[in-house]
Amino acid sequence: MNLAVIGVGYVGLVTGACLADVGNHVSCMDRDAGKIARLERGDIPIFEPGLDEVVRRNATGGRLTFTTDMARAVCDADIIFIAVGTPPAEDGSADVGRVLEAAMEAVRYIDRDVVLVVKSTVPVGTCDRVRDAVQALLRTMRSPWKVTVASNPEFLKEGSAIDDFQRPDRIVVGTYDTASLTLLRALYSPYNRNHDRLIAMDVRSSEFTKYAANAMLATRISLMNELARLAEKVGADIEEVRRGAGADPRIGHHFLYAGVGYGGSCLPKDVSALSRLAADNDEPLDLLAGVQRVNERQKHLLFEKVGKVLGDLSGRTIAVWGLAFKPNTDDIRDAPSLVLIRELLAAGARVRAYDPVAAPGVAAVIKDPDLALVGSARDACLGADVLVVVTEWREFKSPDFRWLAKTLNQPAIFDGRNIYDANYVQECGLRYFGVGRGETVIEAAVVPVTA
Ligand SMILES: NC(=O)c1ccc[n+]([C@@H]2O[C@H](COP(=O)([O-])OP(=O)(O)OC[C@H]3O[C@@H](n4cnc5c(N)ncnc54)[C@H](O)[C@@H]3O)[C@@H](O)[C@H]2O)c1
Ligand SMILES: O=c1ccn([C@@H]2O[C@H](COP(=O)(O)OP(=O)(O)O[C@H]3O[C@H](CO)[C@@H](O)[C@H](O)[C@H]3O)[C@@H](O)[C@H]2O)c(=O)[nH]1
Repeated sequence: MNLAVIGVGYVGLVTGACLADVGNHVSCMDRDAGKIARLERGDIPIFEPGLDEVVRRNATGGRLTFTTDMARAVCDADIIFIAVGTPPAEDGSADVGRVLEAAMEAVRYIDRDVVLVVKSTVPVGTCDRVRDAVQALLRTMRSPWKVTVASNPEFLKEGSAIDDFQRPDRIVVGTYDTASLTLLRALYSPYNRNHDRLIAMDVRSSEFTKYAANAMLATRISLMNELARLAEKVGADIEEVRRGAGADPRIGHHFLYAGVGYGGSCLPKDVSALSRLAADNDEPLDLLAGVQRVNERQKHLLFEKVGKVLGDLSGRTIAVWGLAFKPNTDDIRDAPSLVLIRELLAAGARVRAYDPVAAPGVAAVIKDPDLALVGSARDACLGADVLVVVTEWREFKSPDFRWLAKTLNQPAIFDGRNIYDANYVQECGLRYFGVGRGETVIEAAVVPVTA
């Protein structure tokens, strides 16, 4: 099929590249000329494992092209995907201005009947708005063409986006008519061969499904983070609790990790947009208000813990491992690391931070002579008092603890992701502070039992 994708961010570029990879001809359009110029040179503007290979393969083959010219992008297209951003507005709602803008601009240049697919995450009712605006435009233009709007929210995760797209748990499609459902079913058939993963529904339910899924994920994390705080107070270890509770298949082990709060471009903004939608409909979601409060508080946890141990932070040097909001991405949108670093700097500390890919993003938003973004995990620890682990990149999982114990001035690790074996870390000569696993619990665990 001939496809156009409007917006080549994390979702648009992955969608375009993967759909080209199964044989479609895809024209990707973005209004950011710099991004398009880089893509035309074969330079991928974001870090997403495996993406460069899929983009290059298909760009070289001529099935994947990039342009800033909407007319070029949509000519010949049977399906147009809208994958532009829907950032939070001041009142917490999702700003769908770009979606409407992109849809209207695309429709001006169509040269056949098309299905216009909204892939961006949008509040319930947005596709109706797009449909009405587009129909009005077509009438004004006296266009001979028919445009059918459909909803097809995306569920990929950054860091595993290619795999998520190519092996989806589900493909949610909301349509107003059966013809566009048939077309989308055909488009997604390469991913749907043995198990029918396509879940067809009405448009409003499809829009809602995306928010419901992210709200449930966020709730799970906030509940674990709240339980972690209590565990620490009452002398339990949240890691043991997680293993025990997660063994119940109704609960499951996935997405049950206490940490430093959820970040990224989706969970925070989508929970806030859903809360806004609920308030606007006189159906406030009390539970989600708590989920958001717990998450905001959790982002300060590491700073509080470091302060409790070191006291006055002025003149101290803190090593920070991990800046991206999660491993395997360069995305720092709403990253807990930014909250920690800003608090440390405001308290007069110096920060030496390392991340395998996300440092340039942080350099662009925090410009402070007391923040050094260094080239390796070890380098971050040189001259530092303590080490704080914010993002669980693979390369941080098995450090040389004895070297750390010799190098850090006040040998202590603050493990914001509970990735280390607390007993072993302590045996190597470091104090250990995790999330929901107080130091006292760990010490108690190594006291030999006397008969
Ligand atoms: N990032 C994710 O993991 C993820 C996953 C699922 C869903 N989503 C949703 O998908 C949407 C896109 O997210 P993203 O992270 O890819 O965003 P992004 O910010 O990475 O990319 C959006 C792109 O759209 C372009 N753009 C904006 N307005 C435009 C216009 N009028 N015409 C052409 N281009 C325009 C921007 O220049 C940018 O390159 C959002 O609604 C988001 O909530 C994101
Ligand atoms: O047990 C867990 C799992 C995740 N996180 C944190 O939660 C945030 C979000 O992680 P994740 O969901 O893996 O990443 P995203 O790429 O933001 O993906 C979410 O948001 C996307 C955009 O809507 C959806 O498509 C995905 O399905 C949904 O998982 C990160 O800060 C993680 O560190 C935890 O603290 N504990």
